[in-house]
Amino acid sequence: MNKLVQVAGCIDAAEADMIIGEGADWIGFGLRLPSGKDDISEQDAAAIIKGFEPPHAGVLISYLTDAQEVSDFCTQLGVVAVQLHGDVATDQLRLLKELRPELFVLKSLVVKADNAEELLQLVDDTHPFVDMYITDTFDPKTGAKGATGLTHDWSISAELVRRSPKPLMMAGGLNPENVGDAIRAVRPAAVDAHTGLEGPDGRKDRAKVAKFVAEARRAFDDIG
Ligand SMILES: O=C(O)c1ccccc1NCC(=O)[C@H](O)[C@H](O)COP(=O)(O)O
Repeated sequence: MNKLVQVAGCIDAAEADMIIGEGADWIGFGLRLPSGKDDISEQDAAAIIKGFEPPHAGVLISYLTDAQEVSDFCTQLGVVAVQLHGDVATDQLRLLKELRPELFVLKSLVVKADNAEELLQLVDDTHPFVDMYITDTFDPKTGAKGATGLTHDWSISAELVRRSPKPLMMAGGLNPENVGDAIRAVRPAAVDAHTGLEGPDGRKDRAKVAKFVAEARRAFDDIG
């Protein structure tokens, strides 16, 4: 799983078609979010996900922390990959792998001002049960752990890439203008963006998605 480009926060089928048409690989659907304000219904997300064919896939972005609940929700949606954004205990990650060995599990590493050591330890503890990590940026003003549109210290992401035995997807404030520099600096296996690809109406902007994908592909080619 390398040189993967993910776009998160899909709102509807037309947006999914546009994102795939512009060359992204995976699309993330944030569901049962802590805000209680999902952008799409579970039924509509499941219908879109059903239509994806490899190499394209729908990814459940979830703050659930119970392995059985995560597994049941993945079955309901028909996803092959889940991005766990909450504080999931290591024993629940282990249990999820036992319950669903075929499910591709991404675990978030939410970068704060002072938690690099904690994240490195999390990688050491959880990597046998995780298929890929995803960095993200904490917003101290709101307490949000995702979709903040904020970048973080890329030297921490780079350290996580070096330490992790599993591949890492880089996210947190990425956009068409900075994704190339981010890939060259951090050398991740994959990238993801959400708010940096939106237009003023809160929907994904075709030109931004196209440029994000093109810049990411160019930078992945550069780093080999
Ligand atoms: O975390 C959320 O609230 C969220 C909601 C809807 C879609 C995705 C969400 N977060 C996880 C992601 O994969 C985001 O793409 C990631 O946080 C990066 O977001 P951004 O900094 O806005 O590019």
